[in-house]
Amino acid sequence: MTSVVSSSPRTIRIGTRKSQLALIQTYWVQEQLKKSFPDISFDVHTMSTQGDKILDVALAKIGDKGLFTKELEVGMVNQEIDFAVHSLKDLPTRLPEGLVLAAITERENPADALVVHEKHKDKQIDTLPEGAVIGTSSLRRLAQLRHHFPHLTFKDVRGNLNTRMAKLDAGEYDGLILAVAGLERLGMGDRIHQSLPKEISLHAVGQGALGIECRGDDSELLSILKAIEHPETRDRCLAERAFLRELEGGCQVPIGVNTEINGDNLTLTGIVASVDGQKFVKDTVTGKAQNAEQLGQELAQLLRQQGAQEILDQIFTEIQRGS
Ligand SMILES: NCc1[nH]cc(CCC(=O)O)c1CC(=O)O
Repeated sequence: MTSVVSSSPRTIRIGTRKSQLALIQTYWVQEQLKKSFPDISFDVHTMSTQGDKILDVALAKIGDKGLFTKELEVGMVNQEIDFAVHSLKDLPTRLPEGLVLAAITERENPADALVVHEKHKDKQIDTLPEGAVIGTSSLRRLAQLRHHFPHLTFKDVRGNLNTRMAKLDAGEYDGLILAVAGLERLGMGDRIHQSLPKEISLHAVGQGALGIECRGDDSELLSILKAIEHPETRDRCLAERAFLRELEGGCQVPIGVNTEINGDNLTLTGIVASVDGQKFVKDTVTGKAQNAEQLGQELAQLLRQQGAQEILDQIFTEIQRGS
């Protein structure tokens, strides 16, 4: 196991955001690495990212490209840290020159969850009353839920998970849509009222998985990090990321996915929706998991032929106009 380590083992510096979720994820990665490489020291260094500082602006307006990752990436390029642990869905599909996605760890349930105010404890997403206020800041969740449930009202919500829960419990919202994975990792799995089926909400690219980024020339570290990679999650997420990379036009857009592995085969479903939920293109491709990225590109082209580009161009124009 330790054959990749040079004779005088180095201390490896792990960079992370300071949020509670980021720390839980990073300590988990540190634990896994310690088990595989007991002779190496792994130190955790926390950094504050732009996304941690601007908590009051709607993410959809500012776009979230690299908002949670940039400072960590600068730290790696400047040799202040050796690798960074990210929620994979927050990691842009194009990495800065010199940095690579070294490993993807085993995914938690990637679905979106409905969390409700106590007064709706007997309801599900499809039985909430007309006008019920649902909190979400994600265009992807917004577009899909508006499409299926036009009678619900949607309101932006920011802040960390505790802040959001407090707003819900205080009655500011009737329900919130949050990632199952985040709730579970934070020990709030008991608040998951309903895990939304893929027929209602396709999840974000990379949701529920951790992405580990490091310098591309650090071959020793690259082989160390491979020890905690989960091949099936990696194939699924590489397909999802290739799909998004092929479609995205430089802003946060309503794009959702679902992936499944059956033996050697990978099935990828993707959706591109307009923010009002009116326009909707969705399709599925299947092929060999080893060609994951090619499958992602293929699906993007299929959806383009069905009008995805027009939907995305319209959203991009609207965001630029500031509407
Ligand atoms: N940008 C928010 C974000 N980034 C990662 C997670 C947790 C889930 C995950 O790891 O995908 C969340 C919270 C959410 O979407 O509810």
